[in-house]
Amino acid sequence: MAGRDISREEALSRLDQKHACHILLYADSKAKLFGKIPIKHIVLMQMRFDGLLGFPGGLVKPSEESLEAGLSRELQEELGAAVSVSVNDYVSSHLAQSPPHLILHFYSKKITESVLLEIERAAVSNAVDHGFEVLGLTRVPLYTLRNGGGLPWFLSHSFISNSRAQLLEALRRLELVSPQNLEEAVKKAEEMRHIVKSDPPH
Ligand SMILES: O=c1[nH]cnc2c1ncn2[C@H]1C[C@H](O)[C@@H](COP(=O)(O)OP(=O)(O)O)O1
Ligand SMILES: [Mn+2]
Ligand SMILES: [Mn+2]
Ligand SMILES: [Mn+2]
Repeated sequence: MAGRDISREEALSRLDQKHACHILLYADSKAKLFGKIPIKHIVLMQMRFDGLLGFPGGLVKPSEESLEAGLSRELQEELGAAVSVSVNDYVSSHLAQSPPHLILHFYSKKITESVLLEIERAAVSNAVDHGFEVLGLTRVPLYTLRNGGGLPWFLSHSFISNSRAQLLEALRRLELVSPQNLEEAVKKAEEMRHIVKSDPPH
């Protein structure tokens, strides 16, 4: 998705434009897939009402609330849980090209595995948006299996606005996936998108 990164200061000077805040919540984990493949970290995304993957969060009104207060409000609606977000969790701001002039703020926050499990439970039982704006929380598989399953297939899905770029940048910056594994997963995902597109209709 085209557009350009802008500073938080420039973003906050553009109060006449629409702003949205989204967050990557993650935790370390000792759990193993099939009892043998360490998952290492749990990263949360969501399946949106429009069938696209994205992060929890939403539209905020910086003229009436801080970015962090707006994001916390959205998280209460979409996750059914109070997640305290501070300016220390802020990562970047992006001026989107489409839809024009939407400013996208991105956050990431490390939580414990037990808090993350609590959020997953609350999202189903508590969140007012569950089943409507948000069809479900999903974990991002960070491993790549021998047949390409895992991160490559996940990356071959469709993502809202710049959330795929936000995910890749965060996985790299937070060292949740090694640069080499990430590069290989992105390459494989491209091949897989090509395979899916060229599949004949049933
Ligand atoms: O995860 C995201 N990363 C970057 N931009 C996003 C993400 N999710 C949505 N968006 C963009 C495109 C949307 O139209 C706006 C508003 O976000 P949304 O979550 O749909 O807003 P509400 O929850 O309905 O307030 O941001
Ligand atoms: Mn919302
Ligand atoms: Mn939302
Ligand atoms: Mn909203």
